[in-house]
Amino acid sequence: MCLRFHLPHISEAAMNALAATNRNFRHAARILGLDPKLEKSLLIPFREIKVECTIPKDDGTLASYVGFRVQHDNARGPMKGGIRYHPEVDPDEVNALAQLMTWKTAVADIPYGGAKGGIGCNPRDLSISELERLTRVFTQKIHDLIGIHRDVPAPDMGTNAQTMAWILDEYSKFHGHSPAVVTGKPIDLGGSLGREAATGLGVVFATEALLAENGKSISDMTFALQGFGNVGSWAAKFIHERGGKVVAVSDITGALKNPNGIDIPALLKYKDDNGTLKDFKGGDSMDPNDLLVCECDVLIPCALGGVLNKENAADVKAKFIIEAANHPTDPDADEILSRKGVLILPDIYANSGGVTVSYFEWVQNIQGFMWDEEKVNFELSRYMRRAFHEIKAMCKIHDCNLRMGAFTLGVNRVARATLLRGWEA
Ligand SMILES: NC(=O)C1=CN([C@@H]2O[C@H](COP(=O)(O)OP(=O)(O)OC[C@H]3O[C@@H](n4cnc5c(N)ncnc54)[C@H](O)[C@@H]3O)[C@@H](O)[C@H]2O)C=CC1
Ligand SMILES: O=C(O)CCC(=O)C(=O)O
Repeated sequence: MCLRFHLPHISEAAMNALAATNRNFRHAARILGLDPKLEKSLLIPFREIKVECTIPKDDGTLASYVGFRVQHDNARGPMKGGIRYHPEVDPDEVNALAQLMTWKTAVADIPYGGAKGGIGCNPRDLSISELERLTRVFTQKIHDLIGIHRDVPAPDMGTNAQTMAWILDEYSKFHGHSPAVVTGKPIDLGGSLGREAATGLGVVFATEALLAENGKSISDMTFALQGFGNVGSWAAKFIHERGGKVVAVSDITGALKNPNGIDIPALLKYKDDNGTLKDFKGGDSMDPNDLLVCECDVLIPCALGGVLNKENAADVKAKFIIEAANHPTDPDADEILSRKGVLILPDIYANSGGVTVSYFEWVQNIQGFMWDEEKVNFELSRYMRRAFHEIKAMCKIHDCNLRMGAFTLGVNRVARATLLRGWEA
């Protein structure tokens, strides 16, 4: 079996994550009846940082990259959010992702605001030492603007625990040893047990809550996952362990399907050994564009934003969509899918397990005390269940769908904190 090399098509409109995020926020603000001045102030980011990062490459030539950190809001606490390394990182997208973090931390009810960062680069084309130099230069440019009680980065697409270790080390040269300045770092440097798996595990807790409410369980369902990195691979593992049948998966190199269920432990081992799904023998290759519209009960996008759009939404077969990726569904797709009766669990809730365990990591660092993994996972399941019921309560009060239930829950909490703090100079 050989995997094909087509990438899923993403329309230009679908790419504009900022317009879509602003639209969802405004809709929630209207439902809540927010004062238009407060609405405007919540929309404008607290601070947008754009820095040039030039590094010597291994061959001695120079390469320049643009790095971003958008700090959206800090009414409820230090700003929090990942750093993404991806060729398509752009200011609008980082802005949208930072705003989503503000609503996400509020939905999870953890004492943070929202931020997001990124560098426009392809990490697959950089050696480990080039990645290290790039991360250190970026940290040198932003070290004065992040901090334990100011803005706390974490991993996102294209970054990992090692990236956080370099940020921690570079930051500590300026400010002294500061493990709590980043989360998602290696355990040996004060990382939390369970953080690496947390987003995928949170996705599965969220899926269980939604399915239970609809009289179903993971073991009754078939699943398709787009993306098999941190989030997708852990989500697939936990789904498989609960008896769910994963019938299609993809990564940047291609997609495979097996209607009898893919052997997930074998695929995880294959990916560990080879770094990719390419040439795995336990299924048939499929066009990656078809993954999103394949026969399955539950579709879990775990890669890029904007992948569900007006070009493919009508063809989606899944009855449930769990947004493990950030902003995978654009507003056109939202409307089409909702008309089809597809239930969508929105990103600001579905993938909040990662930032929730980041919060536990930060708390452990500040307390200088380490929790065991059982406690981390127990607390994570408690936070995920609580948020699900609070979202459902908002859906009932405002007669709205799950996305607006989550947005109204998050926006209302941030608005209340902002009003309580006041504006007087
Ligand atoms: N890592 C975390 O804790 C969190 C991540 N997320 C979101 O989850 C998504 C995935 O993040 P990670 O798993 O951390 O990233 P990652 O870098 O570990 O993995 C990304 C995966 O997506 C695949 N991919 C990239 N482009 C693709 C394409 N065009 N088609 C199919 N697959 C493609 C890659 O091959 C890889 O398997 C992102 O949207 C991220 O913002 C959300 C919350 C927390
Ligand atoms: O763990 C964190 O602080 C942030 C994770 C993140 O970037 C996200 O939830 O999108």
